[in-house]
Amino acid sequence: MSSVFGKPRAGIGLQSVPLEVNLAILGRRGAGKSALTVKFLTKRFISEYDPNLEDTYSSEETVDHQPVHLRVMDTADLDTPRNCERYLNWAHAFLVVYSVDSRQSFDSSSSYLELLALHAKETQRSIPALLLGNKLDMAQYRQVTKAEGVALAGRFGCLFFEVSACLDFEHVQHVFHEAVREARRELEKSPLTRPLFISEERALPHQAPLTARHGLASCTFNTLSTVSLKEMPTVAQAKLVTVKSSRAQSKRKAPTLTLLKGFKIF
Ligand SMILES: Nc1nc2c(ncn2[C@@H]2O[C@H](COP(=O)(O)OP(=O)(O)OP(=O)(O)O)[C@@H](O)[C@H]2O)c(=O)[nH]1
Repeated sequence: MSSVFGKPRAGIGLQSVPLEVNLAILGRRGAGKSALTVKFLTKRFISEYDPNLEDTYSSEETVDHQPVHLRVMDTADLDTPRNCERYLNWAHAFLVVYSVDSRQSFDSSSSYLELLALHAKETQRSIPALLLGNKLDMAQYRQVTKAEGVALAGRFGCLFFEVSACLDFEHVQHVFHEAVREARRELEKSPLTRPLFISEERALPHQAPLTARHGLASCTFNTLSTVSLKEMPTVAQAKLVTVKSSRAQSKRKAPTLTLLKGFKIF
């Protein structure tokens, strides 16, 4: 029986086994990737952060009555895609973020979508991506119209939302859950082609640079493992952070907040 989201799936007890979904958040520096991630995980808006930190958070979610073990990689690519293999081969779905008040960030989001499209072509699998126009609360300073966002998303066949990390949590949660649904749809279609999970024991096979063949000069591919992820470089210092109570609303739940290193949350 094929699954219908929101309804139990017959036979294999998926209700009790959490689905593992990896999401990567991509976009130009300052677009609001960290703010959206932290909003989703804690319901809070952050004002300060370390832009060089690249964190992967994990959170237990329930999407359409199904338990989901969700990992969210908040990437730190500076202005253009870099060392993309770390997320291209890891994520089941992507959130590509731009800021509605920044034309540059919109142009960057287009580069990210192109990169994902190339990767999909290379690997011959469909890669779910959602395009997000963030900072909707700054709409009076818009440099990118909603119609442009819709058109770009349409060009790449992805879902599109305008959001704000400092407005309502439910909308941000809805977007992340939509990404889980997109990932789940793909996983159900082709469970054997799940992306590699990067672990300490297992290095990824070497791949020739995608960019060399497609002219995305700024994106380089490395062979890496979690160890090298930690060592990764220059712009990004990745670490795994587990958010034990992803729905903490009270400042009294300090243990959750202290796990979010690099952020000042209020
Ligand atoms: N008004 C408003 N400001 C936002 C919103 N989202 C993020 N910001 C602010 O925009 C700035 C950049 O946000 P970040 O979340 O750090 O952006 P980022 O994409 O993670 O940037 P890097 O970490 O440098 O890659 C911060 O000062 C945030 O407080 C939003 O929805 N509305």
